[in-house]
Amino acid sequence: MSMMRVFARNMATAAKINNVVVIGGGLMGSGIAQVAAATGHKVTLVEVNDQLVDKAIGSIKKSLERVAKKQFKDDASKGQQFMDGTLANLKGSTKLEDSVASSDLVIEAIVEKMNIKHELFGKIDAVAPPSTIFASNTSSLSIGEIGSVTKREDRFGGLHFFNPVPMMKLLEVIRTEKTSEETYQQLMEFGKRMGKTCITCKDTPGFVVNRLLVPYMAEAVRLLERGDASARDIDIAMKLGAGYPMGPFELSDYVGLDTTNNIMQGWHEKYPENPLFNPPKMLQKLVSEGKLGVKSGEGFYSYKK
Ligand SMILES: C[C@H](O)CC(=O)SCCNC(=O)CCNC(=O)[C@H](O)C(C)(C)COP(=O)(O)OP(=O)(O)OC[C@H]1O[C@@H](n2cnc3c(N)ncnc32)[C@H](O)[C@@H]1OP(=O)(O)O
Ligand SMILES: NC(=O)c1ccc[n+]([C@@H]2O[C@H](COP(=O)([O-])OP(=O)(O)OC[C@H]3O[C@@H](n4cnc5c(N)ncnc54)[C@H](O)[C@@H]3O)[C@@H](O)[C@H]2O)c1
Repeated sequence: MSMMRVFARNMATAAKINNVVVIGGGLMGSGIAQVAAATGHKVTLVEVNDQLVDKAIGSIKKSLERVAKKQFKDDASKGQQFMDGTLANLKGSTKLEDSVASSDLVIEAIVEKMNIKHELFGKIDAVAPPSTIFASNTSSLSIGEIGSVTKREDRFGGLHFFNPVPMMKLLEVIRTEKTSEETYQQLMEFGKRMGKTCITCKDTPGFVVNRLLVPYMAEAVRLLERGDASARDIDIAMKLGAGYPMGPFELSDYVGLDTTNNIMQGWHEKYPENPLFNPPKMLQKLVSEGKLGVKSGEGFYSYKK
């Protein structure tokens, strides 16, 4: 590569992140797109069909109303300005390749399955500009393994947000052995611009929060399976006895039982010797019955109106 081209590439990657593409508009992708747009980035939210694009934008509007009501409670017109400004920064799309073609940063928030993430990143690596940084919001998979299908492992990292993204202040920034210092700095800078407090973790199962939280959630299911206490009482116990905002069953339903189960299954397959990673049978059964928690209307609890 000529000196000029090296220089041009460095200049390109040193530029501030403005154009952000979020792939997947479910629980997490819609929240990430919302906060990125609210903090001044130009955001494209990519979903698989128009219906899901509309659903994602609809849920962003509802969440924005809640944020505006709180942040601008004494000034409705400022609240409206905030909502209009955020929505003006945001567009939905089903055209993956076109969307990533002018991106500075792509954040993937699709289903927690390695093969599906590989297929996606393989596809977009071929069309995104060389300077574009790729990040995954995976809860539990190895960032290095996800990025291994691309030719930009130095421009690949983890941005692990928490649900609900507009409310949760933490962002875990994951650097693999191949993530460049510059990419890492850009991801940290982007996280700060999103208004998050960033921590750094190595590319290890569950990073910090999920490595502690997911085995705790699974242990709560085992407590229930043994009949030691009811789900309701376990939730009350952890809220009033340990100060958690939600009990483990409320939280599992909130995160999504499919996501929680995928995390446990993946870790169990990779680390079968670790009993902490054994997926509880009750969790698998609920998922096989389509009971995925709040998003499907039923999980450990019923949310049907
Ligand atoms: C598995 C993954 O990889 C990692 C994860 O994400 S693990 C999950 C991490 N998340 C958690 O642990 C969440 C734990 N729960 C909580 O912190 C709180 O219960 C909560 C913030 C979700 C909701 O708070 P809570 O007091 O229980 O309910 P509620 O009164 O409805 O909401 C509190 C405020 O949050 C706001 N809020 C909640 N969800 C919101 C959303 N999606 N968008 C905007 N605002 C929201 C509400 O408007 C409300 O505002 P107010 O204070 O002005 O009334
Ligand atoms: N749920 C949580 O609390 C949470 C928290 C942090 C991280 N995560 C991680 O974030 C990711 C997404 O989780 P979620 O809870 O938002 O899932 P979700 O099921 O709510 O949403 C996933 C969305 O991705 C879309 N999608 C799937 N394949 C796609 C593709 N090829 N192109 C575009 N869109 C596609 C689906 O249509 C769906 O709407 C997962 O990796 C998960 O582990 C989840």
